[in-house]
Amino acid sequence: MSQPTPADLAARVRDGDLRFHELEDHADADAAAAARRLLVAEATDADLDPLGEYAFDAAAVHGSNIENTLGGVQVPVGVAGPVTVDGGAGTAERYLPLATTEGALVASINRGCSVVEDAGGATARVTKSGMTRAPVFQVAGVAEAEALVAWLRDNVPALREAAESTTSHGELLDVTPYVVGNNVFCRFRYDTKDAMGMNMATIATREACDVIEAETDASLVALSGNLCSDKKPAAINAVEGRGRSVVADATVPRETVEERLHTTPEAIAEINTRKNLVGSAKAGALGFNAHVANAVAAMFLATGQDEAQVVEGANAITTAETTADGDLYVSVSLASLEVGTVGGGTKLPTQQASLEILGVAGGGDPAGSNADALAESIAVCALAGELSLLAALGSRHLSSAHAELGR
Ligand SMILES: CC(C)(COP(=O)([O-])OP(=O)([O-])OC[C@H]1O[C@@H](n2cnc3c(N)ncnc32)[C@H](O)[C@@H]1OP(=O)([O-])[O-])[C@@H](O)C(=O)NCCC(=O)NCCSC(=O)C[C@@](C)(O)CC(=O)[O-]
Ligand SMILES: NC(=O)C1=CN([C@@H]2O[C@H](COP(=O)(O)OP(=O)(O)OC[C@H]3O[C@@H](n4cnc5c(N)ncnc54)[C@H](OP(=O)(O)O)[C@@H]3O)[C@@H](O)[C@H]2O)C=CC1
Repeated sequence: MSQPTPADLAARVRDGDLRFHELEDHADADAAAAARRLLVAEATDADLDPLGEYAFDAAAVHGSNIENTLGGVQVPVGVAGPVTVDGGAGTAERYLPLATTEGALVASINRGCSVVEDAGGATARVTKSGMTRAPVFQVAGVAEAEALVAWLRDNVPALREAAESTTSHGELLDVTPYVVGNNVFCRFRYDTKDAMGMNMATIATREACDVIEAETDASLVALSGNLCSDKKPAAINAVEGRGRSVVADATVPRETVEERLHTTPEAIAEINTRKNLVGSAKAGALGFNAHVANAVAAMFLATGQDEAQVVEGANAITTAETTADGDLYVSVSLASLEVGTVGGGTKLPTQQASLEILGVAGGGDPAGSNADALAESIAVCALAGELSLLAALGSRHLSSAHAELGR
């Protein structure tokens, strides 16, 4: 049987014969997307032809990455580096792929990378790892809440057995209860290996919740109770971590700071204190940094991460100080970087290509090492960005750089 054309499909939607979101059941995915573009263009007068230029397989993304596919958005990708990352997941010279439309950003991170490279590279380590999901249960009152907390303490093996029955990779690390009146939040934390793990943790926690409801008087109100805390600014992630907590640092010789960054270690340290620490404190910020979100967002987009989790990824503190030898020590600590090299958007071809640039596509050996290496690369990218922007503020080049490269 011949495939219906996009025009046929669009006509059948107009006639009420087909539903807009079920076109893939009646035609191939590219034709379905083209039919939607016709219908939306008709309704809005927008020119949707550019959305029809995409490099992924529409059938592969339908139902696992997107619904009501219209097409694709293109974001330019640049590259910074190479920069040597001495990481817990291995030492390598890495090029950093960055998807952005902010002029001067790649130039800045590239400058930071070249300065860090001149200084011998950066060190990075994942210091804590675990994806969380925190369902909220209702109990009768405080006495029952305390009983549930005690039950949880004694029954982690049963919860682990239930949760891990849903995954061959995920491991339940711990369950931390928080009581608020007659609400008990159980923060489940998993080692999700190379997956960012939010689907994995959610599916596993659902299974564990059945055990809690069967064995106690608690009643599940919501599988996510917001103490997880996913895609919202939250102090719990800054303190306890979520995904990977990762730290990167470098020591840059004074001459390099002066010659390549046109400023001094003292000026960078002072700007960091007054801007990133004092300014952020006064602003009531969670992130005590200059623009870690820039590095995180650009690498997230390039490598197929969940872009909404830039919220947690920007939860970072930058430090800068002059060493006893008069050089510059600079560090960035990202408390909650949620990344994966399998699952989600990582399987799309352009995103795969970026993961391949970094040498971390797919599952690692051992499992989890590729996601660790990705986290360490993003942390070094953020370090390079912080160093370059702090320097630009020190040399008073921020506005001229953006006037030249950013408009
Ligand atoms: C623009 C620079 C780098 C010039 O900096 P420069 O030192 O005058 O440049 P240069 O021509 O001497 O080159 C130095 C190095 O920079 C790199 N570089 C230089 N140009 C390019 C380029 N076109 N493409 C790629 N790489 C470039 C490259 O590594 C080069 O080394 P080389 O390879 O020549 O040996 C500098 O002025 C700079 O970094 N400015 C800061 C810009 C910045 O960081 N913007 C971040 C975004 S701002 C924002 O979004 C957040 C904000 C600011 O609101 C947050 C806050 O409140 O703080
Ligand atoms: N459900 C939710 O509430 C939320 C979902 N998301 C979305 O979740 C998706 C990410 O979830 P995530 O669980 O990471 O991905 P997926 O749901 O895509 O699952 C990835 C699967 O890959 C398998 N796998 C194969 N090799 C490995 C390996 N080396 N390490 C780990 N797992 C491996 C695992 O299977 P197995 O488990 O069988 O071992 C794992 O469950 C994104 O699309 C994101 O946007 C985001 C926020 C909330």
